[in-house]
Amino acid sequence: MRLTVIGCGYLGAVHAAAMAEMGHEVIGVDVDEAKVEALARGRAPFFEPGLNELLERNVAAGRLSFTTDPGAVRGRQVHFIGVGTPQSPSGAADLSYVDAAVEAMLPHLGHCADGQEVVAGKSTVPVGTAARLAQAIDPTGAALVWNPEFLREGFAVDDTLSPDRMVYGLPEDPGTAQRAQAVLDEVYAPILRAGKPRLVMDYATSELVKISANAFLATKISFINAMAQVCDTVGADVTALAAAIGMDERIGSRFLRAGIGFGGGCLPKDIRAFQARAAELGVGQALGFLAEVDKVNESVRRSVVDTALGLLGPEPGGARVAVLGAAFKPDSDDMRNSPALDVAADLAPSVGSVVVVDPEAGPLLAGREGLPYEVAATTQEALADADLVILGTEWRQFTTLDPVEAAGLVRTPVVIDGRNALDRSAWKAAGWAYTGIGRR
Ligand SMILES: NC(=O)C1=CN([C@@H]2O[C@H](COP(=O)(O)OP(=O)(O)OC[C@H]3O[C@@H](n4cnc5c(N)ncnc54)[C@H](O)[C@@H]3O)[C@@H](O)[C@H]2O)C=CC1
Ligand SMILES: O=C(O)[C@H]1O[C@H](OP(=O)(O)OP(=O)(O)OC[C@H]2O[C@@H](n3ccc(=O)[nH]c3=O)[C@H](O)[C@@H]2O)[C@H](O)[C@@H](O)[C@@H]1O
Repeated sequence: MRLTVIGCGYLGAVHAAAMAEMGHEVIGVDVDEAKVEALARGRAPFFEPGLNELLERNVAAGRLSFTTDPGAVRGRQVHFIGVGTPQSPSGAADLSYVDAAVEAMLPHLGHCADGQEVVAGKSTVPVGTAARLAQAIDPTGAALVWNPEFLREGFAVDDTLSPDRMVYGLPEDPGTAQRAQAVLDEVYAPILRAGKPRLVMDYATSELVKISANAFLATKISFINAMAQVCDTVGADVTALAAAIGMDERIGSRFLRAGIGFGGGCLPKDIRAFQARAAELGVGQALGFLAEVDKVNESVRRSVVDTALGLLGPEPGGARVAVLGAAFKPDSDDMRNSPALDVAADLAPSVGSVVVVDPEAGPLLAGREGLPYEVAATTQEALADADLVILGTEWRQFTTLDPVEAAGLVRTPVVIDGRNALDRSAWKAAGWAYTGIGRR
C-alpha cells in the first residue's frame, strides 16, 4: 500500500520505518529540513535501538523516502498524523501542529485511485479533536480514523511492529467506518495475523483510551513514589513493598519502580492536558487526583536535591556532584522533561560544581551553551573527584558499574540511587554511603 506519515519525530519516524518494514511504500513528511535530510539518508535523527537498521534497509530497498513537501499525500491511500501535541502555557495540549498538518494535507486529499482514502491520527489529542478534524476531512472523501499510539521510547521499534493492541476510533457512518476499518486492517495485516488484538470504537473513546492509559501509568508511578516517602519516614523498604504488592495480579509489578519520577515528552504533558480538557468539559473535579500525581512527581525531584544537600553537609559550596544520566529514561537520548537534568540544574547553584554524563544524550548536551553544569565524555571522567554521585537514569553501563573501581575514582564515596537500580549490598560493601528512594 502507498502510505504517508506526517511528522517524523520519535513516533512518526519509527512508524514510517516500521510500515515500510511491513512491505508498504512509505513517504515520511516533516517540516524540519535537517530531520528529513538525515532520515532520507537512512539515519535516525535521535537514538532509538534498532531504528537505524530499519531505516537503512527500507530506504535502500526504495520502500521508504522522506520529504518536506506536504503534496506527497496526493494520490496515496493512508496518511498517518504523528506531529507533536506539546504542552501550551495553560497546561492544555497545543493543537496548532495537528491543525497545520491537516490544513496542509486538505488540498491534496481526494485524489486516491487505490480505494478508500484514510487519514489516521496517531498523535495524542484531547477528546473531541477527531470529531472536529473529521468535519474538515470528510468533504474530501477521505475517512478519518483515530489510531492512538502506545509505543515506549527505547522499545519503539518492537512496540510498533508488535503492539499489545491496536485501537481504531471509527467514524459514525457505518459504511465509511467499515471501509476505513478494512483499509487499516490491510495496513496492519502482519500484526493482525500475529494475533494482536484490534479494538474498534468511536472517536471519543479511542482518544480517551490513549490519554487514560498514560494517566494510569503516571498514577502508578506517583503511587509508588508516595509509598517511598512513607517508607523513608519509617525506615521501611519500598522495593520489597513493590515486589510484594506487585505479586497480586490485580496490581501487577510493572511501573512500580520508585525513583526520581516520570519525565519525557508524554506522561507529564499528557496528565496536564487531560486535566485541562476535563475542566473545559466541566468534569475537572473527577480528575483532581491527577494534580496530586503531578505534585508527587515534582516533589520527588526536589526531595533528591534536599537529600543531596543534606548529605553534603553545611558547606556544600566546594562539593563536586556527578549526575549519571541526562535522558529521561535509558536507551533514549530524549531529554524532554528529564528528572536527572532537573536535579542537576537545581543542585548547581548550591554546590561547587555539577557534572553530567550520559552515553547518548551527553554528546547532544555537550553542544549546548550556558548550561549550569559540566558535561563529561565518560563515566570515569564524571566520577573523578566527586563528593556525591547521583544515579539519575538507569543506563546499563551505570547500573553495572564496579563499585570498587568507582570508589577509587571519587573523592568521597557517597551515592544517591535515584532509580533504585544499583546493587546496594555491593555498593555498601565497597565502602559507599548508599541512599535509595524509599530504601536505605
Ligand atoms: N514519543 C513517544 O514515545 C510517543 C508520542 N506520542 C504522541 O505522538 C505525538 C508526536 O510525539 P513525538 O514524536 O514524541 O514528537 P516530536 O516532537 O519528536 O515529533 C513531532 C514531529 O512533527 C513535525 N511537525 C510539526 N509540524 C508539522 C507539520 N505541519 N507537518 C509535518 N511535520 C510537522 C516536527 O518537526 C517533529 O519532527 C505527540 O502527540 C505525542 O504525545 C504517542 C505515543 C508515543
Ligand atoms: O504516550 C507516550 O508517549 C508514551 O508514554 C510512555 O512511554 P515513555 O514516555 O517512552 O516511557 P516510559 O517507559 O513510560 O517511562 C516514562 C517515565 O516514567 C519513569 N518510570 C517508569 C516506570 C517506573 O516504574 N518508574 C518510573 O519512574 C521513567 O523513568 C520515565 O522517566 C508510555 O509508557 C507509552 O505507552 C506511551 O505511548
